[in-house]
Amino acid sequence: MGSSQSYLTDPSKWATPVKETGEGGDNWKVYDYVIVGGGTAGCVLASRLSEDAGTTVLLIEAGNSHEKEFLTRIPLAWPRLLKTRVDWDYETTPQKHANDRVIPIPRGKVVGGSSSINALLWQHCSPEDFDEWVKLGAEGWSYEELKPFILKSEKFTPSPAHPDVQTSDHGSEGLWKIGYAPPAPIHEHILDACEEIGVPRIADMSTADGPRGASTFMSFVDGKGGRHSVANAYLTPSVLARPNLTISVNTYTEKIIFSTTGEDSAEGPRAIGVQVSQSRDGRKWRVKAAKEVIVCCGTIATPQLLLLSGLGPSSHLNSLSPPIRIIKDLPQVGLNYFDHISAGPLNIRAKPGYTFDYLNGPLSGLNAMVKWLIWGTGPMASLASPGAAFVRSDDERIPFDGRSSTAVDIRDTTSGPNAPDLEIVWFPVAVLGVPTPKNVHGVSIGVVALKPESSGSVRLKTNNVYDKPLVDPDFFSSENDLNTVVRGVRFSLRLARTERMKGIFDLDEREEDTTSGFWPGDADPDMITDEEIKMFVRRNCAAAFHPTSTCRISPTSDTGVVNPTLRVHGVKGLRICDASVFPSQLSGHPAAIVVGIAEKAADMIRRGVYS
Ligand SMILES: Cc1cc2nc3c(=O)[nH]c(=O)nc-3n(C[C@H](O)[C@H](O)[C@H](O)COP(=O)(O)OP(=O)(O)OC[C@H]3O[C@@H](n4cnc5c(N)ncnc54)[C@H](O)[C@@H]3O)c2cc1C
Repeated sequence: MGSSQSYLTDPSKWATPVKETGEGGDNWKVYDYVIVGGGTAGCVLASRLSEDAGTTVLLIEAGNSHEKEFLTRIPLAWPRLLKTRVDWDYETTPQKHANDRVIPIPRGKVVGGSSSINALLWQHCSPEDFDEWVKLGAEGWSYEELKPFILKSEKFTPSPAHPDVQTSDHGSEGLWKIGYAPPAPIHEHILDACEEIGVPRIADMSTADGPRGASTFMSFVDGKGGRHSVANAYLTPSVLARPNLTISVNTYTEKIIFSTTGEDSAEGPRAIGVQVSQSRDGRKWRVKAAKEVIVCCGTIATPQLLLLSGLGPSSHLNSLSPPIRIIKDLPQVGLNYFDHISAGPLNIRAKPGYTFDYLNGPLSGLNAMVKWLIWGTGPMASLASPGAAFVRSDDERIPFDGRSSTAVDIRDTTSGPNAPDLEIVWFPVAVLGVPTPKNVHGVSIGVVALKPESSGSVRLKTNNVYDKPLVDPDFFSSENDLNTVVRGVRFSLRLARTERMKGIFDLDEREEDTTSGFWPGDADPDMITDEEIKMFVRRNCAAAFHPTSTCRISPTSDTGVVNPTLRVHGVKGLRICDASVFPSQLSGHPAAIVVGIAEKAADMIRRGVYS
């Protein structure tokens, strides 16, 4: 643990107040690099750039220090962090293709960002995803080129329970502790059931062979059974003690400041600093960046900050009241919002003894908590989703269809022939809403479309950073995405009826109530129709919390926002580094990749790579 003194809350210690009369005076406090957003990518950059004692770095985070947020430490407790003060708690606009529902989008608002509140699932995704990035113009971002930086971040601890994992596929000298957490008893049975219906077990989903198959997730749980967020990993006490690193918390960056008033100047705009505040009407402060401003606010808040600063489509900036002064017309800012779409919790009844539902009982929950506090073991140190199957919806060896399905052709949206477009992920609890019913046991299966065609946007609602932006993923605007999910749901129903799960799952063959929390989990995959599955999906679909690409890497400003060195097109002194720069969506969980990108960015910046 570092010292809370390392996280400054009082801007007078690190910034310059804006004068009542205007724009802040000339003597702003100056740092070589001003990093905005102390999240997953921001923590890596702050740590790596400040390794050079001659370089000064300021990291500005809107949320609190992770050290003050105890619940973030408990791996199994992450769902309890949602809608609390460590969550930005965004939501979508009403989704036309999902019964006009408004769907929650959590994002971490705390040092470590979303890595401090996420589900702790760790993987490299599919190597072909990165080859797709190169095809889209992201030169230098192939798997071969990014992998050394992912490995650089890893401090992998092998597990005797997973003897087939090759240590040569992982890094051992990095800062981020990666390993295995103990799974719920039902997990191994489900892996066997996957094999029974044509999905082979694989030892490790993070190798050059890609993730296709069924496997156990690796995770970032430390030796004490606690979350090892990127903040824990990269902002160690010795890093926090560096005199050249300043970290401020509970401070919103309101806008980026430029040296020029508009794009008409010959030089073009240059980012020279940022303006911050701690409340909507509170005092404003400024800091100067001698070298660069690096924005790491994530897929939603990064385009929000760019738009607030006058970087974005001129039509949108002009439509606000009052209009925002245009610094640079960048038509792609906030577009290409891609998130993985989940069918919503598909609950399957189970017999007692296999799942974690028993923790809902007050005494068992307390016992588990005490065990975790004393020894760092027990269910609280487990993942809420111990494993998944990554599959292709066109894999003929897998029984996706049933007698009742309408055989629709699904377009191949994958990044390559060995990459998946569906994730079937299991949670060893029935997800039935609050309050959780007593004495109910089950598994909740998430069916996730990994390469959706549906994409949307982030737009400003007002020109104030304290107002959440409008986020419209436009889920299921492509019917292809819905058809892909239908296949995954039917696969899950077949999984429930495998020989392996007999006596473990407890299906109610007579269940016909389509409003029951266990519908369509009990349904027969050969009887339920595509339309019935679609009805379920529209009613229950959820974001899988992996939005990307709103400031994507692309060779020109007509197709993206940053160039392959992560510099904003046509603007000097400004880089972006977070999930918003992904050229396209990944077919897997993105946190490890965000860290790899930040490691590579730090390397480029330290080597002075500009074009
Ligand atoms: C609930 C949840 C579960 C997830 N589960 C997994 C998982 O199991 N595995 C996986 O790989 N991925 C998972 N993800 C996704 C993954 O965590 C994110 O994609 C990744 O962490 C994003 O990193 P980032 O650096 O882009 O943004 P973030 O880590 O979100 O960082 C952005 C930071 O910027 C700060 N910020 C924003 N606006 C401002 C401002 N104006 N001024 C100052 N600071 C600001 C934020 O507070 C935040 O700290 C999950 C995400 C969530 C939310």
